[in-house]
Amino acid sequence: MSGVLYLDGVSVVFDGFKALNNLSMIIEPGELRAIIGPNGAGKTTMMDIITGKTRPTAGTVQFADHDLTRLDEAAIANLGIGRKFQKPTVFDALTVFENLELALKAPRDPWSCLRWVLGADYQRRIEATMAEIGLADRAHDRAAILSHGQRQWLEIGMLLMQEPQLLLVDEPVAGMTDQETEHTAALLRRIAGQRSVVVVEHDLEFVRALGAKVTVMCEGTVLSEGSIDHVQNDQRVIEVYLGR
Ligand SMILES: Nc1ncnc2c1ncn2[C@@H]1O[C@H](COP(=O)(O)OP(=O)(O)OP(=O)(O)O)[C@@H](O)[C@H]1O
Repeated sequence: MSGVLYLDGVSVVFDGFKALNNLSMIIEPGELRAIIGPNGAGKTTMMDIITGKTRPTAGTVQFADHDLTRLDEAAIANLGIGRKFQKPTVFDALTVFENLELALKAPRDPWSCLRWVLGADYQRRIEATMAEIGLADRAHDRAAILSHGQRQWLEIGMLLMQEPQLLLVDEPVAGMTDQETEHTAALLRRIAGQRSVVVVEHDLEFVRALGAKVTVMCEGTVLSEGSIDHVQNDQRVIEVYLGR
């Protein structure tokens, strides 16, 4: 089970501009959380802080009692924090199975090579992941011929092979068909629970389908938090985001 992600009073200043301004947030173990907010609200910067890409100017960032502000990106990844960027980075020339196999081989700890010897276990894990992401029948197809949505799911699968405790997902449904969007919501709902999943997304239909608590960010801090119905009816949210 994953640990608590704890951000308290986090600020980031770029050349005098506060990209994050006293941001506080708690993501519970196994929680699925949606983050929405206008362009420039600081959503990407928040992800950058969690993964160690950007250092906070002030504040506390902890995951499972580890102080993330003291760790570099590799150490944070090794703690089990995975990030999916908007653009998938799957290997076109490799099959679905091979992409997942490659993700598995990327060592997370010194024991991973040793564990690799236990091949049958890994074969089962790859098969389970292919079933989870809905690509079991595409195992031997090259990634190049997958649809946009399927490539996104494959990348989520590659991250799952690394057994993350916390998964950060950036705009997963941009460019997807309605059906792919529904599939993605169901996938993220399923994979949360065993790990925490934080999803940044602008598509509010998709956010509703996630059925998760929503955090609305604006000007580097939390503007509103609660169910999708709660935030959609919050006058401040309507003014700065929804009403525009
Ligand atoms: N490295 C940087 N140097 C200077 N300013 C930056 C840097 N990174 C981000 N910013 C600024 O910080 C603010 C927050 O940006 P951020 O990308 O986190 O917002 P966002 O909520 O992810 O927006 P979007 O929805 O458009 O992706 C923006 O005004 C951006 O221009």
